[in-house]
Amino acid sequence: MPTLLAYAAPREGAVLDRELGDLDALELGVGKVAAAMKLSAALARDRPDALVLFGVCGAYPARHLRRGLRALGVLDLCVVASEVMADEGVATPEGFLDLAGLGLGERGPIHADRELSERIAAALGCPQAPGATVSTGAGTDALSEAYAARSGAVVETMEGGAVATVCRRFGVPFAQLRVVSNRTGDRSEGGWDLDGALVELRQALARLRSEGVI
Ligand SMILES: O=C(O)c1cccc(C(=O)CC[C@H]2O[C@@H](n3cnc4c(=O)[nH]cnc43)[C@H](O)[C@@H]2O)c1
Repeated sequence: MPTLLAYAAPREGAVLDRELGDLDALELGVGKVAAAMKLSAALARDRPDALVLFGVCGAYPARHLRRGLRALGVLDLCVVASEVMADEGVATPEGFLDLAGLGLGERGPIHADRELSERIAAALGCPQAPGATVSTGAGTDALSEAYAARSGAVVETMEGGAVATVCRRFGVPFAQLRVVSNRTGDRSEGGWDLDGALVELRQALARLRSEGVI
């Protein structure tokens, strides 16, 4: 089976219109549980050569990033090179304890397939960036600052780490293409442009298709 495309929300999948030809994709649902369940069931049936997750994401603003990282702006494209589970753990008065630190599970980073990620980034001329996966999106400055600091991520999604984990378990090479739809932090400052991000996403997929990457 060739490369399988996947997305979380129906609006992301809607970019695959007729002009993109016979590209087919799997709708996973929003969030880690929905995405992991749907993808596990699909990979138990069919084993694609690779899986490319595409969609929109939030970008941590520059003021929240770890030193040395470059912030992305709204409508920027990126390939997410690795994922950290940024809010799985326990909040304590002394700070956040992640699952790995508690000896209860994995935090990441979970790395995407390097070769596939490089091919996508080269075809689109876009950067690769570290990602954080969360169940509660960072819609306040306090949460955005905390997630960015503890994860070292540049972008935030609600499915990436779950999809990367499932692909690793099934031995399926995984890459993730995202377009920034908003900055994280206080929502009035987020510059949300979901429609514009979906236009960029469609153009990127068309380019990957025309260059034979997907
Ligand atoms: O919040 C809204 O008003 C809203 C309206 C329509 C659609 C959406 C989404 O689809 C956002 C969630 C979706 O996209 C990814 N995403 C986008 N921005 C972020 C973010 O800042 N933090 C985490 N995830 C984000 C996410 O993977 C979801 O699948 C929102």
